[in-house]
Amino acid sequence: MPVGRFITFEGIDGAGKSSHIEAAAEALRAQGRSVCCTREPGGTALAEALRELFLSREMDALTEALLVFAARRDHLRCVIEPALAQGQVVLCDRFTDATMAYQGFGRGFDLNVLAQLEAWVQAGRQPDRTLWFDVPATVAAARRAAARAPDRLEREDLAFFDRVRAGYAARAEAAPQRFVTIDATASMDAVRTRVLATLHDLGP
Ligand SMILES: Nc1ncnc2c1ncn2[C@@H]1O[C@H](COP(=O)(O)OP(=O)(O)OP(=O)(O)O)[C@@H](O)[C@H]1O
Ligand SMILES: Cc1cn([C@H]2C[C@H](O)[C@@H](COP(=O)(O)O)O2)c(=O)[nH]c1=O
Repeated sequence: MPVGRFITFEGIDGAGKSSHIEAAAEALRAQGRSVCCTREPGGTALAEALRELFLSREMDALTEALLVFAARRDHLRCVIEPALAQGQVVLCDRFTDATMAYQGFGRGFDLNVLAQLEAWVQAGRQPDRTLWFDVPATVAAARRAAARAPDRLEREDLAFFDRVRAGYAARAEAAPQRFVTIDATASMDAVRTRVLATLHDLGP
């Protein structure tokens, strides 16, 4: 049986990551892989219900962190771990790097507390590879404005998204063996080519 692989897609809102997950899944399926596409917060009925609250209700940074980790626990237990145990490739739209970037760097919440929650919830599980779609906050804001009405997080100002982006940069610098940085200011086709190239060497 193939070894399961856990691949996460990260970036500030509007960076373009969601646009490329399905193409990545198709390319992997064409290689004979079984693929599970999922997202955070979300991926289970409970976690999707928490997502709805998270994106719509006002709350402080600790409540945000507790909600995303509660959703993550259910998601790991019910979807991610079983899929990896079956040898599937799990493509996940956001994971704990988002918590560190948004709640940690964006909100200024204590990174050590987040790391403790991470240890409790994940029991050592980490992504095998993380594709970080990097764009300036101004570019992402223009893409979002052209695409949809903003949710609670997307109503934050450019300074917030600058801090979140800096958070992703810090995470990428701290774990260069796991992170692949994608220049997401490039055209859709160029980004897609780069994404597919990063998924060619996933191993057996
Ligand atoms: N490389 C690109 N060039 C121009 N427009 C793009 C590019 N990538 C994505 N877009 C457009 O930007 C918008 C946001 O893309 P997408 O929803 O994939 O971003 P996202 O990073 O998943 O955002 P979120 O995390 O908030 O859901 C969409 O309208 C999409 O068509
Ligand atoms: C996992 C996670 C997510 N967020 C934020 C990031 C986005 O603003 C939304 C999710 O919406 P998307 O359209 O699916 O990107 O939630 C967060 O703040 N912390 C997290 O851990």
